[in-house]
Amino acid sequence: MTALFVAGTGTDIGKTHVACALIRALKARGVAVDAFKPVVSGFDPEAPAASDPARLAEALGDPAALPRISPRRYRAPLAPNLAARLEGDTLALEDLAADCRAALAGDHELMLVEGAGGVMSPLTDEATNLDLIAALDLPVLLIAGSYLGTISHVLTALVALRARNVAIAAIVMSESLDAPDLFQTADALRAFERETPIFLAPRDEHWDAKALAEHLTKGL
Ligand SMILES: Nc1ncnc2c1ncn2[C@@H]1O[C@H](COP(=O)(O)OP(=O)(O)OP(=O)(O)O)[C@@H](O)[C@H]1O
Ligand SMILES: C[C@H](N)[C@H](N)CCCCCC(=O)O
Ligand SMILES: [Mg+2]
Repeated sequence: MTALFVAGTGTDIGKTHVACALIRALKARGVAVDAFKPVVSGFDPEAPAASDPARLAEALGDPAALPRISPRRYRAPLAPNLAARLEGDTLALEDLAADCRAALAGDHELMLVEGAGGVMSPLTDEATNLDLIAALDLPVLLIAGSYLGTISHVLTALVALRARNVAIAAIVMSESLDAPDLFQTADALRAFERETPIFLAPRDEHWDAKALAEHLTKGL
């Protein structure tokens, strides 16, 4: 496996949080890892440090990589197609896919491609994250929260991904604020999803993703 698409069951769910922890764990194992987020919205050019590309660049140990990680950056905290339109741009799936393919052709052992929002969130006026995942034919690392309601969101995302024959490498349940017990919620999900390993990321900005990295790099 040389690339993973980091998809979420929704927005603000933990995709970047988990991706950064995974990057740190992969680097600790000596894996040449890289990251790419084809389009970012809610990006404040006056305060870029909190943005997804800046956090990914920081985790990579290459703060200057921000523009390479996310070449398409828009201010409005909206779906990318809407945020782009406010700045006079029209996003096209083939352009986003071409940007991803160029990044995937780079020199790394594992590339993490982060989507925007959730699996079925729009990226363009006609295409969702799922359409990009299918176009790139990448396996997915599915990130979920642990809030009440997450089980339906995870199972629904799995149905959508499997309907397009997308491989799911692992699920990570990232602990949400004000949520029921993480372990109880994960066990309740496991009763319905027995195929895919489910990793837990307790509420900790310094979460050690060692076990996830080991799972994902088997055979690398
Ligand atoms: N397990 C966790 N422990 C600590 N903080 C977390 C955890 N999961 C998520 N967060 C925090 O929740 C917020 C949202 O997470 P994150 O930015 O990773 O979401 P996202 O899915 O990448 O959102 P977007 O759709 O905008 O890309 C961030 O401040 C992040 O640090
Ligand atoms: C701004 C936010 N943080 C994300 N980058 C974009 C989320 C788009 C969600 C669209 C939707 O599914 O309703
Ligand atoms: Mg993110």
